[in-house]
Amino acid sequence: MKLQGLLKNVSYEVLQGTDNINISNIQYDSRKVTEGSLFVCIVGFNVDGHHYASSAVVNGAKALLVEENIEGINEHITIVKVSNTRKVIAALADRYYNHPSDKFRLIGVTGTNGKTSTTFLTKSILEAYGKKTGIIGTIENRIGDEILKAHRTTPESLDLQELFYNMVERNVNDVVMEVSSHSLDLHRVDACRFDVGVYTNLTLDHLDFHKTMENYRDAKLKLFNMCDTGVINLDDNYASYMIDNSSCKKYLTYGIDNDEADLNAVQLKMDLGGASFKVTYQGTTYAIKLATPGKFSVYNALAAMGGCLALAIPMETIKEGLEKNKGIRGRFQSFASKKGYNVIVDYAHAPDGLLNVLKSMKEFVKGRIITVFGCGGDRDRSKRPVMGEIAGRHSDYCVITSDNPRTEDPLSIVQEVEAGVKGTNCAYETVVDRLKGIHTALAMAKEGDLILIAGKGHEDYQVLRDEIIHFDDAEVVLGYFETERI
Ligand SMILES: CC(=O)N[C@H]1[C@@H](OP(=O)(O)OP(=O)(O)OC[C@H]2O[C@@H](n3ccc(=O)[nH]c3=O)[C@H](O)[C@@H]2O)O[C@H](CO)[C@@H](O)[C@@H]1O[C@H](C)C(=O)N[C@@H](C)C(=O)N[C@H](CCC(=O)O)C(=O)O
Ligand SMILES: Nc1ncnc2c1ncn2[C@@H]1O[C@H](COP(=O)(O)OP(=O)(O)OP(=O)(O)O)[C@@H](O)[C@H]1O
Ligand SMILES: N[C@H](CCC[C@H](N)C(=O)O)C(=O)O
Ligand SMILES: [Mg+2]
Repeated sequence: MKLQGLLKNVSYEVLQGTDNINISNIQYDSRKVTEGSLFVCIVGFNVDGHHYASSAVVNGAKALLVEENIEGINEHITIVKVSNTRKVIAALADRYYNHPSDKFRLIGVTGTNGKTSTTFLTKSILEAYGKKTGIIGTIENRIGDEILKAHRTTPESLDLQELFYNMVERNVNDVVMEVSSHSLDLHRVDACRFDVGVYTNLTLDHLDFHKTMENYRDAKLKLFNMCDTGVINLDDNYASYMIDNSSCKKYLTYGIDNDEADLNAVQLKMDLGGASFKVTYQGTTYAIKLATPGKFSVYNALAAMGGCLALAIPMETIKEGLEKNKGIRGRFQSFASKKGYNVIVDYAHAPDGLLNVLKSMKEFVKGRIITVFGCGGDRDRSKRPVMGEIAGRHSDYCVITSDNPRTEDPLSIVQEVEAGVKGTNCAYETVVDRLKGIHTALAMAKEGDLILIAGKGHEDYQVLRDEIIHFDDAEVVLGYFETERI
């Protein structure tokens, strides 16, 4: 493809060589560069991609896209300068893959919690409607039934457009994707054409990256300046901010507490096996059953419902799709011990998520709530004591353990969480090793108790300082159950 053509509508300066050349592909990682590549230099959080320009040339790059002047590159290599390479790579990738997001309907879901759950519920509905569906998010990416590994919740723009392209090639009709605040801030979704944007909620998380709640909010807002219809949770504190500052042609609102919402859920009932509620739309009332309990699950169902209504899917099909969903891996996933207690494996890794799960458990627990959890390393530290306090206030016993410590000292993270639990009346202990932590909680469980193992949900690994090991909360629980005698 001609570099000139690729750069159409982009404002740029040729620093060296000519833009009248063919490039074979686009890369942002020098290690993936092949003969004839355009290498895009990105100023990163760890390293500066401009420093890898020479090694990209050694690997075969024919052209470089930069945002800073670089010296010492062979004069036969074309160097093109733009003001923001992250923005431009998104536009180039969209053009390189021939504008794939024009060729299917695209729903983007953003919010602190509930994105993965909402996308899976949406997928169930789209499939009940007979559509071949693509899904992009934390657990995995899917093209119809084909499962692809996801490295990130929202991929880099180049990888995202390539995935879209493969979805088009395989005749996908509709795509539902999680749109993380990081991706909105780092221009990963810049070139996407969203038919629908869904907003779940905004609560404390990711301040390591965004620094303030205002920045975090404004990152989420970006989605609602990129989509035709906005589906907004009217019960959320930031709902009116999102509506007032966005440019959607239409809005559909949902809520439980706010009965002015277009979709208002009432008569919520829950037990360990799931939730049920009623919702009225255009004069008809529908009774809906969900496989996952919790008020938060009803929000996610309403969010999925709103997104699908915006695509003109009938309510009868929406109900069918929601009811076909048998639960989502690591999202309030329950396991029954033959000793008469139950274990819930859940991905709550932020204060609001943890609070919601514990409140839901309180609605039907017969015995005690025992919570095993920790916080991830190299992530927002401010949430650690807050989550500690929430766990302490809403549990009868806590085992504070490790999540993914990454490069941090596991004991220090545990102590920061402990500071929050200490301020409550809850009895607790700290067990840094997660396997031992889970075993500790299971060993003390009695009939009627509910054990919550929070933070890692579907993850089948644990990121330690020097290695990534296999670790799966659900597997640990099932393994322990096999050793139990009645
Ligand atoms: C904060 C953030 O998102 N960082 C991402 C970002 O890193 P970075 O910009 O700092 O990149 P870098 O590692 O400094 O490298 C800069 C450039 O040099 C290039 N390079 C580097 C080394 C080399 O030998 N050659 C080379 O060309 C890199 O390819 C890159 O283009 O670009 C990297 C390359 O694509 C990503 O791996 C990295 O994600 C990190 C791993 C990450 O953990 N991101 C998380 C926070 C994230 O994005 N999370 C959200 C989910 C949040 C949620 O669900 O709530 C997500 O969407 O997944
Ligand atoms: N609508 C919601 N409101 C608050 N908490 C929720 C909601 N939905 C799910 N949760 C809680 O948050 C956890 C994560 O849910 P989910 O994976 O759907 O969110 P996510 O936004 O995709 O998270 P991530 O940012 O890690 O991708 C769940 O396991 C549950 O504890
Ligand atoms: N999307 C979240 C997931 C956190 C999951 C938790 N297990 C952790 O590792 O901190 C993040 O990257 O902050
Ligand atoms: Mg997710």
